[in-house]
Amino acid sequence: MVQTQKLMEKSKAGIRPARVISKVGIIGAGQMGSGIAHVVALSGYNVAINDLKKEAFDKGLEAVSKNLARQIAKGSIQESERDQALERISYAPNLEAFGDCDLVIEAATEDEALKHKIFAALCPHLKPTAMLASNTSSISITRLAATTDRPEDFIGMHFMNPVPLMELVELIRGIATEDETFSTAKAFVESLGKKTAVAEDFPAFIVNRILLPMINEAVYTLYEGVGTVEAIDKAMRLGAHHPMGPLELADFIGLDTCLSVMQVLYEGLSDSKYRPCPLLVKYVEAGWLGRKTKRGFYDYRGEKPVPTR
Ligand SMILES: CC(=O)CC(=O)SCCNC(=O)CCNC(=O)[C@H](O)C(C)(C)COP(=O)(O)OP(=O)(O)OC[C@H]1O[C@@H](n2cnc3c(N)ncnc32)[C@H](O)[C@@H]1OP(=O)(O)O
Ligand SMILES: NC(=O)C1=CN([C@@H]2O[C@H](COP(=O)(O)OP(=O)(O)OC[C@H]3O[C@@H](n4cnc5c(N)ncnc54)[C@H](OP(=O)(O)O)[C@@H]3O)[C@@H](O)[C@H]2O)C=CC1
Repeated sequence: MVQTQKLMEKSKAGIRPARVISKVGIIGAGQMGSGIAHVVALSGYNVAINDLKKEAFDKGLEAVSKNLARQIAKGSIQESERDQALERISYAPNLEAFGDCDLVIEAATEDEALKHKIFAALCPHLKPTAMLASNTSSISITRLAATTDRPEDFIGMHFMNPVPLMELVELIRGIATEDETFSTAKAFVESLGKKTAVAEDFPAFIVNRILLPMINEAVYTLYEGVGTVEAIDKAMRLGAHHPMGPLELADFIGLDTCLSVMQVLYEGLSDSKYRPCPLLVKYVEAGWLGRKTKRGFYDYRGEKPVPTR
């Protein structure tokens, strides 16, 4: 806390040190954490990833390796770039390992209490100049920042799935986020070859304020018997030119994440139009979370995905 005190004095005196990002920490090695590690390592940064279990890190690294191979096959990167990127990714066995990080990006499960716990445990190990970011899909950046010892250095850095392919990163300032934090975050994201859109800190920001109610409506369409899983996805793929049908996309995102975002919208905006569809709740309660558990609206355990109802 003393170190942070010094930083606060510097900041008050208006001599906020400009920050250089060279070592990045990521918390959560799931589909987003590993996807973020992929693009950050490929862009030349050293990356340390922490997860609850080393197996999760190993699984994430395997996914990164597979997706780098896809990019080699497409000719978008060289083998040497793949090798260098993989060398830059290391496992952080605990949060102490983030002591030399210039930026730590939290990409753990979409659960506010969990994220608060993570930041409370993380901050004492960080250097005074370290920045914090959350990849949250929907949760208040202001509230997450307030649980840390550095709300001025905290920002929402919302990558899109799959991270190596999606160009956009939403940047969301909490009420306390300082200009220098925002400009450093924007420069960092652009150094990854991404484009930014700035959202105000309101529930689910821009992308998920629009996308998740559409996905929830697709689940209602299924729940009320308006169409089958296949008809709903086919209708939106061929009728609205979506690259994936909404139910296939929900399985891709993760039904737990979809439900969490709808709950944030419902509670945050107090409007019944955001109530999560009971069928979505049921799938999550069954542990059918989509691709990551091999079963959601589709069953992924066979050759081809098969609708589960
Ligand atoms: C929930 C939140 O908080 C916010 C969000 O992220 S919302 C979700 C936003 N994401 C979307 O809407 C995704 C919509 N879907 C898509 O864009 C596409 O279906 C997709 C890019 C995911 C897959 O594309 P596709 O053509 O259907 O499948 P596929 O052929 O497997 O992949 C297309 C190309 O991308 C590559 N690719 C796919 N996934 C990849 C990955 N994760 N990493 C690297 N390359 C990948 C493939 O190698 C393939 O390359 P070629 O065609 O050149 O060989
Ligand atoms: N899925 C998507 O399309 C998108 C998701 N996001 C956001 O990104 C974040 C991560 O989502 P996603 O990658 O899909 O989720 P996943 O479930 O794929 O990955 C979350 C990872 O975090 C791990 N984890 C849980 N608690 C801790 C902890 N205390 N310390 C370290 N790791 C922990 C989980 O481990 P375990 O499984 O063992 O609990 C899991 O490996 C969420 O906030 C989500 O809203 C943002 C954009 C898109």
